[in-house]
Amino acid sequence: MLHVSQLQAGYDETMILRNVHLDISKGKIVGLLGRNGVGKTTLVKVLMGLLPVNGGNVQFQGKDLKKERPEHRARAGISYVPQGREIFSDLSIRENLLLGMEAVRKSERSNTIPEEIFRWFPVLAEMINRKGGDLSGGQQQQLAIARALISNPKLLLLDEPMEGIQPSIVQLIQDVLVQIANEKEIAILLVEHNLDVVLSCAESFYILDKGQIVMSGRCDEINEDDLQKHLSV
Ligand SMILES: Nc1ncnc2c1ncn2[C@@H]1O[C@H](COP(=O)(O)OP(=O)(O)OP(=O)(O)O)[C@@H](O)[C@H]1O
Repeated sequence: MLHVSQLQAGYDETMILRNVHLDISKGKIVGLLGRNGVGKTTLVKVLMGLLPVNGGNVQFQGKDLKKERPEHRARAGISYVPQGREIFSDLSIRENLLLGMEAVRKSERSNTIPEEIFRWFPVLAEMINRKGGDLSGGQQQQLAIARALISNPKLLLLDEPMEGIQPSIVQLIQDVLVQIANEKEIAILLVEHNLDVVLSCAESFYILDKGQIVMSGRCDEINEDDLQKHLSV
């Protein structure tokens, strides 16, 4: 579904990503691991079209994405939850969720929030008229993910969704991710610091170090000693 090869990208003169390759198939969860500052967010921003590609290929469902603007990528089915959530504190949960419809073509937009959103995140139904700013961090993250799912994406990019969230909510979000990947066949790129989170919900992983993929494989075949070499600080 998503195929990245020999990708080069960065900020102005500073090249951050070098020769990055990555593949994600329909309905699979892929973990992207790496220490602070190795380029994980940069990679996700390049995939969403928020940063340009300086070299290499990015293909989504067989189509070259390199020159597509972020809104075109969103319409093509790529949805993004940035690090730090970016929900609107002064808007209600319903209004926050409906903003997710912006990614949908005008003619196909609806004012109804799909029932499945509340099945995955029941707390949002209970608090539907409350303001985003009234929610806890874990509830805000559920809102951010739910908003990204409103447009019925094919690929969901999640940048550190578990950051600063209490363990019971981490577990809940992990379970929902597995459920939506299976049920809706949504592919998920899960950027994570935490190896345990990736091991418990992803099928495969990539490790980024200094802008390069230094290790990848299936989570059930992982050699934790090798892995720690690239993850320990
Ligand atoms: N807007 C920017 N302009 C210039 N350099 C940047 C910019 N944003 C990030 N960088 C640099 O790019 C490199 C990769 O940063 P990036 O945020 O992609 O890493 P990361 O792996 O996501 O880190 P973290 O886990 O801390 O979020 C870092 O050296 C960072 O300082």
